[in-house]
Amino acid sequence: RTPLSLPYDGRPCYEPANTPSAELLGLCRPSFLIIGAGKSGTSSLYSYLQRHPMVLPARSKQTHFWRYDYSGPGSVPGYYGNFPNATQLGSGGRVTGEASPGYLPSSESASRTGEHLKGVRIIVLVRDPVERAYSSYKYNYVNAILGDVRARGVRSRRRRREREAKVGIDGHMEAINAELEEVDKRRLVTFEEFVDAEMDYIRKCMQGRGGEREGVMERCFEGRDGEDPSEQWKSIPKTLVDERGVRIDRIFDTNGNHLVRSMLARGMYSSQVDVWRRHHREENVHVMCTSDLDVREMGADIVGEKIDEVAAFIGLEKFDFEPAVGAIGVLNHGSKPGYERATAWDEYWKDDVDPNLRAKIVSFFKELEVWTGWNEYSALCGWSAA
Ligand SMILES: Nc1ncnc2c1ncn2[C@@H]1O[C@H](COP(=O)(O)OS(=O)(=O)O)[C@@H](OP(=O)(O)O)[C@H]1O
Repeated sequence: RTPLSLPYDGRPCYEPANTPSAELLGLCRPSFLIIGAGKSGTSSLYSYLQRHPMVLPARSKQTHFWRYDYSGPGSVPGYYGNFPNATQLGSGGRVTGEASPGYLPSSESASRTGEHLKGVRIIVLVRDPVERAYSSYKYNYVNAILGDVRARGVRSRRRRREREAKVGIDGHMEAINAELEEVDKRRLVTFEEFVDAEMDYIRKCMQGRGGEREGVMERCFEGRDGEDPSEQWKSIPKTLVDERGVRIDRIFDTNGNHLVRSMLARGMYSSQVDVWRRHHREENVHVMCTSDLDVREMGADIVGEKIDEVAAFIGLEKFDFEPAVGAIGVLNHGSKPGYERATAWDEYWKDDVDPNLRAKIVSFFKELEVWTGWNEYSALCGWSAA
């Protein structure tokens, strides 16, 4: 284990001797950025790294500054305000960093950080793209809808108290179930419907782009250059008619719509990682498999060693992460609503994607190898082709 030297020669903070402008004095830069992929264990990795004695936490784990809030060099000092200052971090080898999973698909974030944070260590987690997409479906779509329902019912303590006083706990549960039934599950768009629609859209959007990578995600998924990502849902039926002829309106709008529209695209790692490799030196980009974080599969000792490899990449001294990994476990897992018994939600939460659907997605990833890098990453991380 040979740690790399620390970014910024071990002086992440602007001091009188190295500050390019007075307004930066006393502010500190992040030494590492966990840039994604979303739904790939970024929260867990960030928490594990925090246990290293030389790592100090940011005020907020994710800022998404370089993607959404950067508006020229004048906006950068405000960003540094998210991190410990020079008095807190000092120049004794302590580091800080953030984890914003929205950075990976953003070419602009790659170029802006390449310019302002030269030498920062970039950490990318890659997860089996089928599992990643399904996790996004559950979290950004199904859970977002349930979240709305629960916000009106279970989560509202006041309503709960009022109801319980009137009808007791059983009556309260009945009322909640009635609310859940309001969201007839036929109203939910299925994972397969979204996936089919997105595959068609990606094929169309990638057509004629050759090996072009920079900005492809922005063009296809943020509606630049006349592309319209909302096009992809046009083919999904907006309404269904049940056996009694009653119209069922399906639910499309959630606050994570842009994420639901790029469930597959965000797993097309090769094009995204290459953009980061181009704006940061190759040796400053570290790719790690989500499966190497999985304490349930690998055990805390092995995962601890994998985290220590990341620590060495950041430039930190050896540390035993095993106890931290064991204690923290797996973050952001599931968010199961807990009402499966009363309703049929579990149908939407089963942990495995149907094998036929998986095969269809994998073959799509192979077809678009130049953007997905399926062969390279499946070999690296051991993802099954079946
Ligand atoms: N240590 C470890 N090992 C393996 N898998 C893990 C780990 N930690 C989190 N996870 C799974 O990653 C999913 C959450 O990822 P993120 O924390 O990146 O989500 S987010 O983008 O910040 O919302 C979420 O996936 P799903 O459960 O499939 O939804 C987590 O279960």
